[in-house]
Amino acid sequence: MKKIVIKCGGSILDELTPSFFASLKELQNDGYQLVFVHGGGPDINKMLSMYQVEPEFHNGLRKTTEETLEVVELVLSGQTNRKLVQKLTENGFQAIGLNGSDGGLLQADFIDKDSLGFVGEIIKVNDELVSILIQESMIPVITPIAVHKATGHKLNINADYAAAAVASAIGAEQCIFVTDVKGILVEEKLVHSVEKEQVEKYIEDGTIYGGMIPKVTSAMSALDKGLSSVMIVSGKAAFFNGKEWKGTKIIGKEWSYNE
Ligand SMILES: Nc1ncnc2c1ncn2[C@@H]1O[C@H](COP(=O)(O)OP(=O)(O)O)[C@@H](O)[C@H]1O
Ligand SMILES: CC(=O)N[C@@H](CCC(=O)OP(=O)(O)O)C(=O)O
Repeated sequence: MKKIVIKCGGSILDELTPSFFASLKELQNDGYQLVFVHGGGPDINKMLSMYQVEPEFHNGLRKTTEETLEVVELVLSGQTNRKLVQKLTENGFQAIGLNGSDGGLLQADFIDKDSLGFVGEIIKVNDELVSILIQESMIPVITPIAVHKATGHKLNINADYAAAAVASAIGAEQCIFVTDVKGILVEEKLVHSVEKEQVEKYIEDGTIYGGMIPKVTSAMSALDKGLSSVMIVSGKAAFFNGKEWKGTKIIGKEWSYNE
Protein backbone atom coordinates (compact mmCIF):
# COMPACT_ATOMS: atom_id res chain seq x y z
CA MET A 1 0.00 0.00 0.00
CA LYS A 2 1.54 3.34 -1.08
CA LYS A 3 1.14 5.94 1.66
CA ILE A 4 1.73 9.65 1.54
CA VAL A 5 1.73 12.10 4.44
CA ILE A 6 0.52 15.59 3.61
CA LYS A 7 1.26 18.37 6.05
CA CYS A 8 -1.00 21.38 5.64
CA GLY A 9 0.42 24.52 7.20
CA GLY A 10 -1.69 27.04 9.07
CA SER A 11 -0.47 29.65 6.59
CA ILE A 12 -2.49 28.06 3.77
CA LEU A 13 -5.48 26.33 5.37
CA ASP A 14 -7.84 29.19 4.52
CA GLU A 15 -6.54 29.49 0.96
CA LEU A 16 -6.57 25.91 -0.36
CA THR A 17 -7.83 25.97 -3.95
CA PRO A 18 -9.92 23.52 -6.04
CA SER A 19 -6.70 22.72 -7.97
CA PHE A 20 -5.10 21.60 -4.73
CA PHE A 21 -7.96 19.18 -4.08
CA ALA A 22 -7.76 17.99 -7.70
CA SER A 23 -4.11 17.08 -7.06
CA LEU A 24 -5.21 15.03 -4.03
CA LYS A 25 -7.61 13.12 -6.30
CA GLU A 26 -4.72 12.49 -8.70
CA LEU A 27 -2.69 11.05 -5.83
CA GLN A 28 -5.56 8.71 -4.93
CA ASN A 29 -5.91 7.70 -8.58
CA ASP A 30 -2.20 6.94 -8.53
CA GLY A 31 -2.81 4.49 -5.67
CA TYR A 32 -1.75 6.60 -2.70
CA GLN A 33 -3.46 6.37 0.70
CA LEU A 34 -3.54 9.87 2.16
CA VAL A 35 -2.72 10.83 5.76
CA PHE A 36 -2.90 14.48 6.85
CA VAL A 37 -1.13 16.34 9.63
CA HIS A 38 -2.12 19.98 10.04
CA GLY A 39 -0.60 23.10 11.55
CA GLY A 40 -2.39 26.22 12.69
CA GLY A 41 0.24 28.68 13.95
CA PRO A 42 -1.61 31.80 12.71
CA ASP A 43 -4.94 30.68 14.29
CA ILE A 44 -3.14 30.08 17.61
CA ASN A 45 -1.48 33.50 17.46
CA LYS A 46 -4.84 35.15 16.79
CA MET A 47 -6.43 33.48 19.81
CA LEU A 48 -3.43 34.24 22.04
CA SER A 49 -3.62 37.91 21.08
CA MET A 50 -7.20 37.98 22.41
CA TYR A 51 -5.71 36.97 25.77
CA GLN A 52 -2.98 39.62 25.26
CA VAL A 53 -0.29 36.92 25.14
CA GLU A 54 2.67 37.70 22.89
CA PRO A 55 3.86 34.56 20.97
CA GLU A 56 7.46 33.55 21.61
CA PHE A 57 9.36 31.21 19.27
CA HIS A 58 12.81 29.63 19.52
CA ASN A 59 14.09 28.10 16.25
CA GLY A 60 10.53 27.95 14.93
CA LEU A 61 9.14 26.27 18.07
CA ARG A 62 6.54 28.00 20.24
CA LYS A 63 7.47 28.45 23.90
CA THR A 64 4.49 26.74 25.50
CA THR A 65 3.41 27.30 29.10
CA GLU A 66 0.62 25.22 30.66
CA GLU A 67 -1.84 28.05 29.85
CA THR A 68 -0.56 28.42 26.27
CA LEU A 69 -0.94 24.67 25.79
CA GLU A 70 -4.64 24.94 26.64
CA VAL A 71 -5.08 27.59 23.96
CA VAL A 72 -2.98 25.61 21.44
CA GLU A 73 -5.15 22.52 21.88
CA LEU A 74 -8.40 24.47 21.90
CA VAL A 75 -7.51 26.10 18.60
CA LEU A 76 -5.77 23.22 16.80
CA SER A 77 -8.19 20.49 17.80
CA GLY A 78 -11.40 22.49 18.08
CA GLN A 79 -10.98 24.85 15.17
CA THR A 80 -8.18 24.09 12.73
CA ASN A 81 -8.67 20.33 12.56
CA ARG A 82 -12.42 20.84 12.08
CA LYS A 83 -11.74 23.32 9.27
CA LEU A 84 -9.53 20.90 7.30
CA VAL A 85 -11.84 17.91 7.84
CA GLN A 86 -14.73 20.04 6.60
CA LYS A 87 -12.86 21.18 3.49
CA LEU A 88 -11.85 17.62 2.65
CA THR A 89 -15.42 16.43 3.15
CA GLU A 90 -16.80 19.20 0.93
CA ASN A 91 -14.35 18.12 -1.77
CA GLY A 92 -15.49 14.51 -1.68
CA PHE A 93 -12.91 12.92 0.64
CA GLN A 94 -13.70 10.68 3.62
CA ALA A 95 -11.73 12.46 6.33
CA ILE A 96 -11.67 11.74 10.03
CA GLY A 97 -10.14 14.13 12.57
CA LEU A 98 -7.89 12.82 15.32
CA ASN A 99 -6.09 14.55 18.12
CA GLY A 100 -2.52 13.20 18.33
CA SER A 101 -3.20 12.45 21.99
CA ASP A 102 -6.07 10.06 21.14
CA GLY A 103 -5.22 6.36 21.43
CA GLY A 104 -1.55 7.17 22.09
CA LEU A 105 -1.28 8.18 18.45
CA LEU A 106 1.65 10.55 19.05
CA GLN A 107 3.94 9.88 22.01
CA ALA A 108 6.69 12.34 22.85
CA ASP A 109 9.31 13.57 25.26
CA PHE A 110 10.24 17.13 26.24
CA ILE A 111 12.73 18.85 23.96
CA ASP A 112 13.98 21.29 26.60
CA LYS A 113 11.47 21.96 29.35
CA ASP A 114 13.43 24.90 30.77
CA SER A 115 13.59 26.94 27.60
CA LEU A 116 10.53 25.71 25.64
CA GLY A 117 8.09 24.45 28.27
CA PHE A 118 5.51 21.89 27.14
CA VAL A 119 6.97 21.24 23.70
CA GLY A 120 7.83 17.72 22.64
CA GLU A 121 9.60 15.65 20.05
CA ILE A 122 7.86 12.50 18.89
CA ILE A 123 9.44 9.24 19.95
CA LYS A 124 6.65 6.83 19.02
CA VAL A 125 3.64 6.78 16.70
CA ASN A 126 0.74 4.36 17.07
CA ASP A 127 0.97 3.34 13.42
CA GLU A 128 -1.63 0.58 13.88
CA LEU A 129 -4.31 3.17 14.52
CA VAL A 130 -3.40 4.92 11.29
CA SER A 131 -3.39 1.58 9.42
CA ILE A 132 -6.86 0.67 10.67
CA LEU A 133 -8.25 3.93 9.34
CA ILE A 134 -6.56 3.88 5.97
CA GLN A 135 -7.52 0.25 5.42
CA GLU A 136 -11.12 1.43 5.75
CA SER A 137 -10.41 4.12 3.12
CA MET A 138 -10.58 6.91 5.70
CA ILE A 139 -8.18 9.82 5.59
CA PRO A 140 -6.82 10.54 9.08
CA VAL A 141 -6.37 14.26 9.81
CA ILE A 142 -3.97 14.49 12.74
CA THR A 143 -3.61 17.40 15.18
CA PRO A 144 0.01 17.77 16.39
CA ILE A 145 -0.65 17.35 20.12
CA ALA A 146 1.16 14.41 21.73
CA VAL A 147 1.14 12.68 25.10
CA HIS A 148 4.28 12.46 27.21
CA LYS A 149 5.65 8.90 26.98
CA ALA A 150 5.55 8.34 30.77
CA THR A 151 3.18 10.83 32.39
CA GLY A 152 0.57 11.18 29.64
CA HIS A 153 0.77 14.97 29.98
CA LYS A 154 0.02 16.72 26.70
CA LEU A 155 2.82 18.29 24.68
CA ASN A 156 2.76 20.76 21.81
CA ILE A 157 4.52 19.45 18.67
CA ASN A 158 5.58 21.49 15.68
CA ALA A 159 3.39 20.22 12.83
CA ASP A 160 6.29 19.85 10.38
CA TYR A 161 8.15 17.58 12.81
CA ALA A 162 4.93 15.67 13.54
CA ALA A 163 4.33 15.04 9.83
CA ALA A 164 7.87 13.79 9.24
CA ALA A 165 7.65 11.49 12.29
CA VAL A 166 4.30 10.08 11.15
CA ALA A 167 5.65 9.57 7.62
CA SER A 168 8.67 7.60 8.89
CA ALA A 169 6.59 5.58 11.36
CA ILE A 170 3.95 4.43 8.90
CA GLY A 171 6.47 3.69 6.16
CA ALA A 172 5.16 6.40 3.85
CA GLU A 173 6.77 6.73 0.48
CA GLN A 174 6.55 10.48 0.50
CA CYS A 175 5.92 13.46 2.71
CA ILE A 176 4.55 16.67 1.20
CA PHE A 177 4.68 20.01 3.01
CA VAL A 178 1.86 22.22 1.75
CA THR A 179 2.46 25.88 2.45
CA ASP A 180 1.82 29.42 1.18
CA VAL A 181 4.84 29.60 -1.16
CA LYS A 182 5.67 27.53 -4.27
CA GLY A 183 8.59 25.82 -2.54
CA ILE A 184 12.06 26.95 -1.54
CA LEU A 185 12.74 30.30 -3.15
CA VAL A 186 16.23 31.65 -3.74
CA GLU A 187 16.36 35.25 -4.93
CA GLU A 188 12.61 34.93 -5.53
CA LYS A 189 13.06 31.99 -7.93
CA LEU A 190 11.71 28.51 -7.23
CA VAL A 191 14.36 25.85 -6.66
CA HIS A 192 13.06 22.62 -8.24
CA SER A 193 15.34 20.25 -6.37
CA VAL A 194 17.91 20.71 -3.69
CA GLU A 195 20.36 18.45 -1.88
CA LYS A 196 20.77 18.20 1.85
CA GLU A 197 24.18 19.91 1.91
CA GLN A 198 22.83 22.89 -0.02
CA VAL A 199 19.83 23.16 2.33
CA GLU A 200 22.24 23.36 5.27
CA LYS A 201 24.12 26.18 3.52
CA TYR A 202 20.86 28.03 2.83
CA ILE A 203 19.99 27.89 6.53
CA GLU A 204 23.44 29.10 7.49
CA ASP A 205 23.39 32.08 5.13
CA GLY A 206 19.79 33.04 5.98
CA THR A 207 18.26 32.18 2.57
CA ILE A 208 16.02 29.73 4.44
CA TYR A 209 14.64 31.26 7.63
CA GLY A 210 11.64 31.25 10.01
CA GLY A 211 8.87 28.72 9.33
CA MET A 212 10.81 27.15 6.43
CA ILE A 213 13.49 25.87 8.85
CA PRO A 214 11.38 23.18 10.63
CA LYS A 215 10.16 22.01 7.20
CA VAL A 216 13.59 21.43 5.75
CA THR A 217 15.15 20.06 8.95
CA SER A 218 12.33 17.56 9.46
CA ALA A 219 12.49 16.72 5.73
CA MET A 220 16.18 15.90 6.03
CA SER A 221 15.69 13.70 9.09
CA ALA A 222 12.80 11.86 7.35
CA LEU A 223 15.04 11.22 4.33
CA ASP A 224 17.76 9.89 6.64
CA LYS A 225 15.17 7.49 8.06
CA GLY A 226 14.41 6.05 4.65
CA LEU A 227 11.62 8.13 3.11
CA SER A 228 12.16 8.21 -0.62
CA SER A 229 10.89 11.72 -1.29
CA VAL A 230 10.02 14.97 0.44
CA MET A 231 8.46 17.92 -1.36
CA ILE A 232 7.47 21.44 -0.44
CA VAL A 233 4.51 22.64 -2.51
CA SER A 234 1.94 25.42 -2.58
CA GLY A 235 -1.69 24.86 -1.56
CA LYS A 236 -2.77 27.62 -3.94
CA ALA A 237 -2.29 25.60 -7.14
CA ALA A 238 -2.12 22.09 -8.55
CA PHE A 239 1.01 20.32 -7.33
CA PHE A 240 0.54 16.92 -9.02
CA ASN A 241 -1.16 16.03 -12.31
CA GLY A 242 -0.70 12.26 -12.24
CA LYS A 243 2.80 12.50 -13.67
CA GLU A 244 4.63 15.65 -12.73
CA TRP A 245 5.13 17.45 -9.46
CA LYS A 246 5.37 21.18 -8.88
CA GLY A 247 7.40 22.53 -5.99
CA THR A 248 10.78 21.84 -4.42
CA LYS A 249 12.03 18.29 -4.07
CA ILE A 250 14.51 17.76 -1.26
CA ILE A 251 17.05 15.13 -2.19
CA GLY A 252 18.66 13.17 0.60
CA LYS A 253 20.87 10.62 -1.06
CA GLU A 254 23.20 10.68 -4.02
CA TRP A 255 21.40 7.86 -5.80
CA SER A 256 18.31 10.06 -6.04
CA TYR A 257 19.96 11.62 -9.12
CA ASN A 258 19.36 8.40 -11.02
CA GLU A 259 15.65 8.18 -10.28
N1 LIG B 1 13.91 30.33 1.14
C1 LIG B 1 12.60 30.40 1.40
N2 LIG B 1 11.72 30.15 0.41
C2 LIG B 1 10.39 30.25 0.61
N3 LIG B 1 9.85 30.61 1.80
C3 LIG B 1 10.67 30.86 2.84
C4 LIG B 1 12.08 30.75 2.68
N4 LIG B 1 12.65 31.04 3.88
C5 LIG B 1 11.66 31.32 4.72
N5 LIG B 1 10.46 31.25 4.12
C6 LIG B 1 9.18 31.53 4.78
O1 LIG B 1 8.56 30.31 5.18
C7 LIG B 1 7.16 30.53 5.11
C8 LIG B 1 6.43 29.20 5.24
O2 LIG B 1 6.53 28.74 6.57
P1 LIG B 1 5.31 28.97 7.59
O3 LIG B 1 4.87 30.40 7.55
O4 LIG B 1 5.71 28.43 8.91
O5 LIG B 1 4.19 28.13 6.90
P2 LIG B 1 3.28 26.91 7.33
O6 LIG B 1 2.21 27.49 8.22
O7 LIG B 1 2.76 26.44 6.02
O8 LIG B 1 4.12 25.89 8.03
C9 LIG B 1 6.99 31.30 3.85
O9 LIG B 1 5.77 32.00 3.77
C10 LIG B 1 8.19 32.25 3.89
O10 LIG B 1 7.85 33.45 4.54
C1 LIG C 1 5.84 23.51 19.20
C2 LIG C 1 5.15 24.33 18.13
O1 LIG C 1 5.71 25.29 17.65
N1 LIG C 1 3.92 23.94 17.77
C3 LIG C 1 3.15 24.64 16.78
C4 LIG C 1 1.99 23.75 16.34
C5 LIG C 1 1.24 24.28 15.13
C6 LIG C 1 2.11 24.41 13.89
O2 LIG C 1 3.19 23.84 13.77
O3 LIG C 1 1.53 25.17 12.91
P1 LIG C 1 2.16 25.62 11.51
O4 LIG C 1 2.46 24.41 10.74
O5 LIG C 1 1.08 26.45 10.91
O6 LIG C 1 3.42 26.44 11.79
C7 LIG C 1 2.60 25.97 17.35
O7 LIG C 1 2.29 26.04 18.53
O8 LIG C 1 2.45 26.92 16.55
